Amino acid sequence: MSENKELFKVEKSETVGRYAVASEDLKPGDVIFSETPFAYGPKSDSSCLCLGCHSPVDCAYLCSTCSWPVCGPECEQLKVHKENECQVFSNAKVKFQTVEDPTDVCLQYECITPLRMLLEKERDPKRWEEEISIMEAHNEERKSRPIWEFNQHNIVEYIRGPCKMDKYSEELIHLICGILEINAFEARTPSCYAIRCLFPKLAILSHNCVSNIHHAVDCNGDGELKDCVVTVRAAVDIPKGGELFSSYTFSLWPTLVRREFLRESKFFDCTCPRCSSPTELDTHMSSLKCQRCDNGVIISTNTADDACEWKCTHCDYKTNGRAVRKVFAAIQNEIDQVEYIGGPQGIQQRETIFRKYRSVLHPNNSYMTTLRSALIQLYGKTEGYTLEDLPDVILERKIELCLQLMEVLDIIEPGLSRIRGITLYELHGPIMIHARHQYQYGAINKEDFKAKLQESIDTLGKAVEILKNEPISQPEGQLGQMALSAHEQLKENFDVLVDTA
Ligand SMILES: C[S@@+](CC[C@H](N)C(=O)[O-])C[C@H]1O[C@@H](n2cnc3c(N)ncnc32)[C@H](O)[C@@H]1O
Repeated sequence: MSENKELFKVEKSETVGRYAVASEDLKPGDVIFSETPFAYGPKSDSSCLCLGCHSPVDCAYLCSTCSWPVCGPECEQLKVHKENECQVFSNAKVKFQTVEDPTDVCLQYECITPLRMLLEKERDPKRWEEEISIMEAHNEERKSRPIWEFNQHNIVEYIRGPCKMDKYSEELIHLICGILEINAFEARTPSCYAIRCLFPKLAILSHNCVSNIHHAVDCNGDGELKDCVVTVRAAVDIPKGGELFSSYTFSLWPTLVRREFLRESKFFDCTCPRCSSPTELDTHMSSLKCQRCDNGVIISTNTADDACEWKCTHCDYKTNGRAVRKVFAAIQNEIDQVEYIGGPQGIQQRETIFRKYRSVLHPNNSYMTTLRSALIQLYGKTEGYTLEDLPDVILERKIELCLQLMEVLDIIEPGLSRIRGITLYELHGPIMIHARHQYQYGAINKEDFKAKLQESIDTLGKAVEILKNEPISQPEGQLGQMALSAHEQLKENFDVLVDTA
C-alpha cells in the first residue's frame, strides 16, 4: 500500500446521492484518508465561547479589534478569528451585545460558522466549487421547517444587514446553512468544548447505524485549518468495493429514536440492517420485557413503520410503536435528570433507575446499556469508590457491567471503536484487583491468579490497540498514552506482581 494514497472512490446512486467505497481491501486501522476542514466554528445553539480557541468564556475580555469575546490577547491573534469574523465585525462595527449568562445559548454565535464558510469560499473558490457546492443541503425540505425562519432571522438577515455583507445572496447563505446542518461533524477542542467542522470527504460517506470506519479529529485549538485534521480509518475488515459507512447518530439509541433523528435532521428513512432487524441484530436494544408472560420480549412487527404493532414473542400481548416511543421518552427523561450528577450520589441514582426498569426492559435495551456505560465510568473513579476502595462485590459489578456492554458493542460498534477501547480499559483494572483479592484470601491458587493477571493485561492490550489511534489533543488519546505505558509496565513486571501479591 503506497503512502498517502487515498483508499476510497466516490460513486453515486439514486437513493443516497454520492457515497464512498473502498478501492482496496482494507484492514482495521488502515488510514483511508485524512483531510482539513473547509471551515469550522461554533455549533448551532452554542453558548458563549472564545472565537479563537473555542473554549467557554465569561465574556470579560473582548477582542481589541472587533470587541467580541475571546480568552485574551493570544486568542484574538488566532487566524480562525482574525482573518474571518473579526475583520467583518470591525469593518461593519458590529458589537457583541452583553449577555446575562454566558453559559446560556447565545444566538449571536449562529452567524459565525456560516460567515467563515462565505469567507473561505472567497479564499478557496476551487475547493468550494469542487467539494462544497455539490453537497446535499435538503433546502427544499428545510424551507417548510421552523429552522428556515430561524436561520433567515439569525443568520441571513444578520449577515446581509448589520454585517453589511449583502453581496452574498439569501439563497447562498441558506445553502451554506443547509450544507452545515446536513454535513458537518462534531469535534472537540482541547478544552472539550463541542464545535462543528465541515470535512468534505468525510461528508460523502453514507450513514449506517453500524459504522465500519473510525474517525478522529485532532483539534489543537491553534486557529488554523491544518490544526483541525480528521483521520478516517477502517474499523473492521472492508473488502475492495465495500461501501464505507459513518454513523450520523448515537449508536446507543434504540431504533425508533435513531430513525426519528435521521428523518428530522438528515431527511431520510434509515433502512440499514440494524434498523431493519426487529431485534436490532439480536442485541435487543429496542426490546421490552413482556409484563404478561415470563419469557416473552416485545418487538416491532414492521421495522419500516415506526407506528406499527409491537408483539410479544411468546404470548398474544400487543402494543404499538407510539406507546413504546413514549415509554422510551419517559426513561430518557429520567436518565437526563441525573446526567450531571457524579460521585456516590450519581452511582446510587443511576443504580436506582437501573433497578426500576430491570423488569420492564430487556437487559440489553438501549437505556440499560446507556446506564451501564455511565456506571462503568463512575465505579472506580469516584471518591469512596476508587478501584482500590471497592469491595469484591462492587468490583464484580463493574466487571459484569463492562462485559455486558462489550457484548452489545461487539455488534453495534465493531472493531476499532472509541467506546470499545474505553470499555476495555475500564475492564482491565477490576479484573486485576479482584484477582489479587481472591489470591490473597486463598480463593484462587497461584496459577489461576497468573491466568487472571494475564487476562487483565491482554484486555489492556486490546484497549491500547484501539486508543493508540486517538489524537493526543483529546482525552481518549491521553487515556491511550496512559494505557500504553501501563501495559508496558504490567508486561515487564508480571513476575514481581505475582510474587508481591
Ligand atoms: C452527509 S450527506 C452524505 C453525502 C450525500 N449522499 C451527497 O451526495 O452529498 C447526507 C445525506 O446523504 C443521504 N444519505 C446518507 N446516508 C443515507 C442512507 N443510509 N439512506 C438514505 N440516504 C442517505 C441523505 O440525503 C442525507 O441527508
